[in-house]
Amino acid sequence: MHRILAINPGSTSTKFAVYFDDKCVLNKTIRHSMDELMSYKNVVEQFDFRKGFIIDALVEEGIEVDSIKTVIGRGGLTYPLESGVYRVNNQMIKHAHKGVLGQHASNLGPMLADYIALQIPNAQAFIADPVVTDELDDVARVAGHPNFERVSIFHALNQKATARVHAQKVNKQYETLNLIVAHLGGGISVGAHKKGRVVDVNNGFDGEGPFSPERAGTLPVGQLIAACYSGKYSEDQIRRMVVGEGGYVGYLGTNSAQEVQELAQSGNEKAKFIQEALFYQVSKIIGEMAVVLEGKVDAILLTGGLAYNEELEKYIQIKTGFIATVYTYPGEDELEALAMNALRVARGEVEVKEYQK
Ligand SMILES: Nc1ncnc2c1ncn2[C@@H]1O[C@H](COP(=O)(O)OP(=O)(O)O)[C@@H](O)[C@H]1O
Ligand SMILES: CCCC(=O)OP(=O)(O)O
Repeated sequence: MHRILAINPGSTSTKFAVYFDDKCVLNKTIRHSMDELMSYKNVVEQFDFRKGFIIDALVEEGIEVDSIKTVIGRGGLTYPLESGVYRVNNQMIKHAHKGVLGQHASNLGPMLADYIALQIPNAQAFIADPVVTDELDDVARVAGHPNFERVSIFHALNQKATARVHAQKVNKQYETLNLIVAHLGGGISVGAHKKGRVVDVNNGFDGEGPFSPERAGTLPVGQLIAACYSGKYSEDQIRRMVVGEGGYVGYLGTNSAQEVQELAQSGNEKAKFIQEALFYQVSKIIGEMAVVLEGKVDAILLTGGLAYNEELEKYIQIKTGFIATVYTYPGEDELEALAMNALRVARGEVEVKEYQK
């Protein structure tokens, strides 16, 4: 039997699970409040804090740690990679630690997997479909000025896992379908999946696409430049407007889409208006991705926490239903996706790639 530990550090939570082959025997989500996380200067400083929860839970639940031989983490903001499973190596750790493409909780994925695997005799550490998974068509990389280039940063793990679940549901291979997949969580990314490759997607981390519960998405660039040079804000304050204090947090003071939904339903006009603006922006980018796929779209898939909201589904159906049928896969199962990738490795069904950057 293969025993697997899967670790998913998110912007507001640490999620982890233990699988015995394909059977989940432990699944935990520890939510971290804004106040808790704000007390750390950066993501890397949260390493011990997050690691503590995992080790404590394994001990409390009576899981024999030494029996785990595969530890797999969510891959972070290292240099771009093609989709797949990667062995954690020193270079990957160095780049995740430095945050070569930015600071995000997922940078702790390879670091935590590596640390825990090193404590266990003969255990190995991996990541799969990291947030820097890059399958963009070259034309999609052009930003508009030679000093800038678009980069692929998105919820690759959940977008691809959801796309595969859908393919199975309709008895097709993922690699034969054209899909638009919208991950609607703390961050939002919408990808054009062309026969198994994400040929275009908004950077769901900083500064592209729809606003989200805690991110600003695309901002009017002239106004942003003016704010940067106004002398009113530090770099850190501007960065926080884009990630952490943008979107619902900025307009309504909460990163909970559920709370916004409840406020809107109870007649709060501002919440209703801002919620509609988010739905509108998500619908608009689905239209963009339909153009990328030249209108040949087999299905539009909505996933992530916000996809539980039936109003969102109805709205997107009205705006984009002319493109393709809209299917909803609420929530995310990134831990299962990680664990199944690890199982395929343990069974020798998948080739493990090396991070060489
Ligand atoms: N039942 C629900 N209805 C509406 N929104 C929800 C529901 N459950 C979770 N959410 C919202 O989804 C967001 C988190 O989504 P999730 O996909 O878990 O995020 P992340 O991208 O951080 O993993 C939060 O804003 C949360 O309020
Ligand atoms: C870094 C891109 C992935 C992302 O935004 O994840 P969360 O929504 O979990 O923060």
